[in-house]
Amino acid sequence: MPPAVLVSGLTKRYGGVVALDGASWQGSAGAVTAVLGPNGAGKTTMVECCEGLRRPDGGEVRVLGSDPWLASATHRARVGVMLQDGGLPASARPVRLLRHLSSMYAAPAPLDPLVQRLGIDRFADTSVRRLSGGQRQRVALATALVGRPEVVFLDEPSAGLDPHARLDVWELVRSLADEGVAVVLTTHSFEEAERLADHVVVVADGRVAAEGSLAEVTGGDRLEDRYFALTRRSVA
Ligand SMILES: Nc1ncnc2c1ncn2[C@@H]1O[C@H](COP(=O)(O)OP(=O)(O)OP(=O)(O)O)[C@@H](O)[C@H]1O
Repeated sequence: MPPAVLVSGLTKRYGGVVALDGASWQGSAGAVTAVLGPNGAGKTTMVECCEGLRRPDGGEVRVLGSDPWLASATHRARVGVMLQDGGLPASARPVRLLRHLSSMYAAPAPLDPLVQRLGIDRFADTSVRRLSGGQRQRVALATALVGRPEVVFLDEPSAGLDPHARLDVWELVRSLADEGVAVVLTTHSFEEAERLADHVVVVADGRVAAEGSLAEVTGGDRLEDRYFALTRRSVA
């Protein structure tokens, strides 16, 4: 079976800035792939290429066997996306927004359990503009999951969450993978990667500096120590 996510020799420039310089890695169904790397390493650009939001300059990206840049609406409905800034409409109320999104899918996830699991019921009628950063983050995560996707891309899903909410998100992400979903998340948290990831991708200067299971990447060291050894020279 082809991997759920395939990135091979991916390159992307913004004018004179080389954001991706031949990155290659794979993500599997039923596994959490954590992408780590310093600010500016190219993580968001890489994930946006996988989401079909950016067109690569070179190399290959396949998600569920399709080129995401050219993918059909049917393909997009199989892929969940949580963007770093949420991208939520400011005047929307969380549960109404989720109900609306849910109605666009042929086989959406049951909404009430998702809403309760992420604690969204506690601020169901507050407009997005009045939500705290962490509350907004939870709504953004729910929007990525409402269509019952086979692959989800989560850009820093637990950034800014309090410890309880972080645990809730980790449990939810783990259960998604256990149900067979391919989860790809970016993170700056070693704890998050160590607790959650079946597969770790360390990006530095637009290239993959290491990829594999946690044990393969760390070689028995702490992830933090290995990460610093892999990325030290790439930090400006
Ligand atoms: N739209 C853009 N126009 C110009 N340069 C960009 C654009 N988006 C990203 N870049 C540059 O590309 C490089 C990679 O950025 P990217 O956002 O992919 O990194 P990242 O690893 O996600 O960083 P962070 O951890 O800060 O989110 C950086 O040098 C950034 O300044």
